[in-house]
Amino acid sequence: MAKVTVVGAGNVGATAADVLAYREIANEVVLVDIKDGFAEGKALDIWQKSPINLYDTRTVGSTNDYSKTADSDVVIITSGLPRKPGMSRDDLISTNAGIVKSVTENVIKHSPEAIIIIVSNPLDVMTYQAHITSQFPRTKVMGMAGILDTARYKAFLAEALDVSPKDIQAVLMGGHGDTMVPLPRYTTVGGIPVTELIDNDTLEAIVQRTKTGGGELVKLMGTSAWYAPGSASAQMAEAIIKDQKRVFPVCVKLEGEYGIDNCYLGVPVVLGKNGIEKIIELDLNEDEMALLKSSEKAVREVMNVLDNK
Ligand SMILES: NC(=O)c1ccc[n+]([C@@H]2O[C@H](COP(=O)([O-])OP(=O)(O)OC[C@H]3O[C@@H](n4cnc5c(N)ncnc54)[C@H](O)[C@@H]3O)[C@@H](O)[C@H]2O)c1
Ligand SMILES: O=C(O)C[C@H](O)C(=O)O
Repeated sequence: MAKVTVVGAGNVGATAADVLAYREIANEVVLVDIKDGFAEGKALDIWQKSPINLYDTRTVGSTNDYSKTADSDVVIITSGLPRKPGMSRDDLISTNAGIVKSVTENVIKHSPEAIIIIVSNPLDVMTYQAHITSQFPRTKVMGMAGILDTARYKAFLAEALDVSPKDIQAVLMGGHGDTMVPLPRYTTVGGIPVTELIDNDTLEAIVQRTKTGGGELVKLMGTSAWYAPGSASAQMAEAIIKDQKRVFPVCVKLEGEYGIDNCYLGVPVVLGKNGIEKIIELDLNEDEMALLKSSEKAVREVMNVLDNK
């Protein structure tokens, strides 16, 4: 019996809850929101879809009553403001840090054993906030961004090469901002190195588009993305609940890995029932390491803002 709580029943949270339900990843999904009746309504709508899409996951909504979330195995935190055109993710810190702090306090009161997945932005620093507040070990507080950013990179490549996205394997590292580090050297298409199939200029353009992929959608829609982020969050919960030992890029506290200490960054990990079960250390070349260090610098600047609040 797996129970997942999703805090924030907005675009990303409701999408994650829907995927968790219709794919029967959890037996019970509790949606929580601060807006009166909002989570209850979304949960009811998802439940009423069950006879159509044929699933039996129970979905329950709650307006800020965390007693309903008790003993969740996994908690996905999506509460907070999304950015608008012209904003960076870091501009959200002053509002979202307070929201993530209070939500985390409520979550851990009722689910002291849960594994927490942060989605709210600025992602790496909100994961840091949840870690400070919960005092949970680093294996149990993580951020979702790498699966999404890698998915964007794979989708752009699949389009350029006119191949199935299913056949693209890739890894991307660093913070969830414009300094993220897609890694063409670790990108393959049906086992073939991508560099054998695509010219350098096209590949470089795809890498650049990936880095600003979130902003591209914000410009188009006036708010940020939700289908891919919601699915990516549910995929992380699935790996944990089913102890799948999936290898994903996940935001985690580094404690010396890659020569980086006490910083939250996306790196490849093994995800299973204990949360982050292993951090995989790639043998990065000099250029890749320089990119990772510049991403670290960008994330640290925002971590410092939080430390000085
Ligand atoms: N990590 C990622 O890759 C990624 C991807 C997409 C969005 N995001 C971030 O996720 C967050 C949510 O995005 P969205 O599009 O779903 O926004 P949204 O506005 O649609 O939903 C956010 C919800 O949070 C709720 N909320 C606010 N304060 C709350 C509180 N204290 N307790 C409970 N609920 C509260 C709001 O009422 C709202 O329903 C944003 O910060 C966004 O930047 C991150
Ligand atoms: O871009 C955003 O603000 C939301 C999210 O981080 C994304 O990458 O879609």
